[in-house]
Amino acid sequence: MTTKNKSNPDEVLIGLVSISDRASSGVYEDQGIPALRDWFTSALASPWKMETRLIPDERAAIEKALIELVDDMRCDLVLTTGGTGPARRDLTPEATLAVGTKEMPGFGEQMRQISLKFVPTAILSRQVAVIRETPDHAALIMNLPGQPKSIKETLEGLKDADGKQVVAGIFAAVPYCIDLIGGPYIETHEAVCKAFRPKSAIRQR
Ligand SMILES: Nc1ncnc2c1ncn2[C@@H]1O[C@H](COP(=O)(O)OP(=O)(O)OP(=O)(O)O)[C@@H](O)[C@H]1O
Ligand SMILES: Nc1nc2c(c(=O)[nH]1)N[C@H]1C(S)=C(S)[C@@H](COP(=O)(O)O)O[C@H]1N2
Repeated sequence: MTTKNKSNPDEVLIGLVSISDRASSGVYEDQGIPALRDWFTSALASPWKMETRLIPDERAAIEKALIELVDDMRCDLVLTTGGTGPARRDLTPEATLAVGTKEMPGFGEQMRQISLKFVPTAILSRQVAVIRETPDHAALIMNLPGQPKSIKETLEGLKDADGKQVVAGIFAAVPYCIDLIGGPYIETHEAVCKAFRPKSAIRQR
C-alpha cells in the first residue's frame, strides 16, 4: 500500500514492519501486521494510514525497511514486531539503533515492565525505541516483541475487569512524543488508550 501523500495535515503515517523468518517465508501466516492494524483501528480517533513490510530477521533488510519508511515514505511513527529476543538471528534492536539519531530508552524499559505482568520471559526482549531525524523530517521507531498478543499488551497496558488501567501502555506517551518531533496531532479513543499530554500541549477545539 502506498501512502506517500497526506490527504490531511493531521493524518499520521504509520509504518508497520513484521520481522519473522517463518512468516516472511510462508511457513505460517503473518499475524503481526494484522494485530498492529487492528490495534490502531481500535485506538486512533484521528486520521491515519499505514505502510506495511513483512521481512526476514536480516539486519540489512531491517535497516533498509526502516530508512525507506521514514525517509522516503515519510512515516511519522514506525513499529516493528519480532526479532527482539536473544536468539542468534534476533537483530531488530541492533538494526533500529543503527538507523536512530536519538535513543529513547523509556519505551523499552516500560514495555518490559508491562510485559512482566503477562509473562516472566518479558526480560528476554531487548526492544528499543529511537528517533530518526533527517534534515526535514523525524519519526519515532519502536520495537515490539514478535508474539502477536504482545502488541496489544505493550501498547495498551493492563486493565482490570472494570476496564480501569492497572499499568499504562507505552502508547499513552506516543502522541506527545510525535508532537515534540514536529509530527501530526494524534488523538486516541480513551477507552482503549488515554494519551497523556501536559495541559499546555492539549489542542483546544
Ligand atoms: N509474524 C508472526 N506471525 C505469527 N506468529 C508469530 C509471528 N512472529 C512470531 N510469532 C509467534 O511468536 C512466537 C515467538 O516469536 P519469535 O520472534 O521468537 O519467533 P522466532 O522463533 O524467532 O521465529 P520467526 O522469526 O520465524 O517468527 C513464535 O514461535 C510464533 O509462534
Ligand atoms: N507482552 C509480552 N512481551 C513478551 C512476550 C509476550 O508474550 N508478551 N514474549 C517474550 C518472549 S518469550 C521473548 S523470547 C521476547 C522476545 O521475543 P521476539 O524475539 O519475538 O521479539 O519477548 C518477550 N516479551
